[in-house]
Amino acid sequence: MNIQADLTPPLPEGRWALFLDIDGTLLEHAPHPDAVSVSEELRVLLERIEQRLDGALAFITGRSIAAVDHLFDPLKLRIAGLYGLEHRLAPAGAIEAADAPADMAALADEIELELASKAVYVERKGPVLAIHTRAAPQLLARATELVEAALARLPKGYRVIAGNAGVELMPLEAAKGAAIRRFMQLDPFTGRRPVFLGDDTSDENGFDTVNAAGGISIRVKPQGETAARFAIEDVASAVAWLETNFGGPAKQTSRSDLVA
Ligand SMILES: O=P(O)(O)OC[C@H]1O[C@H](O[C@H]2O[C@H](CO)[C@@H](O)[C@H](O)[C@H]2O)[C@H](O)[C@@H](O)[C@@H]1O
Repeated sequence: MNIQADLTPPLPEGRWALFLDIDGTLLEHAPHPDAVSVSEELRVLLERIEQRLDGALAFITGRSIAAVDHLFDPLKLRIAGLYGLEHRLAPAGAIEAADAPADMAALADEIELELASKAVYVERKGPVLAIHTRAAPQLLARATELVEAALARLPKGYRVIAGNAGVELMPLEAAKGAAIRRFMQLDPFTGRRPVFLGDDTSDENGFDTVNAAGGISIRVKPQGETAARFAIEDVASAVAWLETNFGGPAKQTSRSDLVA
């Protein structure tokens, strides 16, 4: 683990660009992807942060943009969805979807049939497939075997990434780091210092990107190796940290918010 818990990030004096993962970072994990909800407080906080940063705030998530809009309704932010396969570069802008390298619908049906368990949720996200085994952890190994075997039937460049209590199958170009780089080339992000909060394996290349850009990488609830330079112990502390540094009157970050 590469955590510099003794180094307090120099917030909030700089001109920051803020990138936020959603599940496990802003929202506690729930038994099912549709079982999460967004509080009015969180919505209002994000709105305020968006204004304070002159718009330099984006969600970087594995969920589809449609799913996130539904969840945060009526709030619409800049966003990279499906790990960067989709973008909305302005809050009221159109959604840009990358060409789908493969349609996983048939594969999803087969895997669902093979696992034959109502406790497993197969989330169909177009070119990305997530197998959720939170309610059936004994099936995670089998689900992983099945998606790994499926690689041979997919276009070159598909890969398997460990999810939180599950596993996901996605094309190589689905990468949070690339999504962050894309935003950083655009107004109002350009020239700012990136900060990225995430909690998962799929967030690691976002941390690498932000580190390379001289930014601040923060892993929520780290449980092992991470490229993130800082850590925050849980979702509630992450939201409180955002509130302190970006959401209200400027305050100094407390060292106790950051844990190794
Ligand atoms: O990149 P993120 O915003 O963190 O999204 C990652 C995945 O999050 C969702 O799944 C996870 O959260 C669910 C709700 O807590 C939980 O039930 C599931 O076990 C987690 O893996 C979402 O459903 C996926 O599509 C995202 O890729």
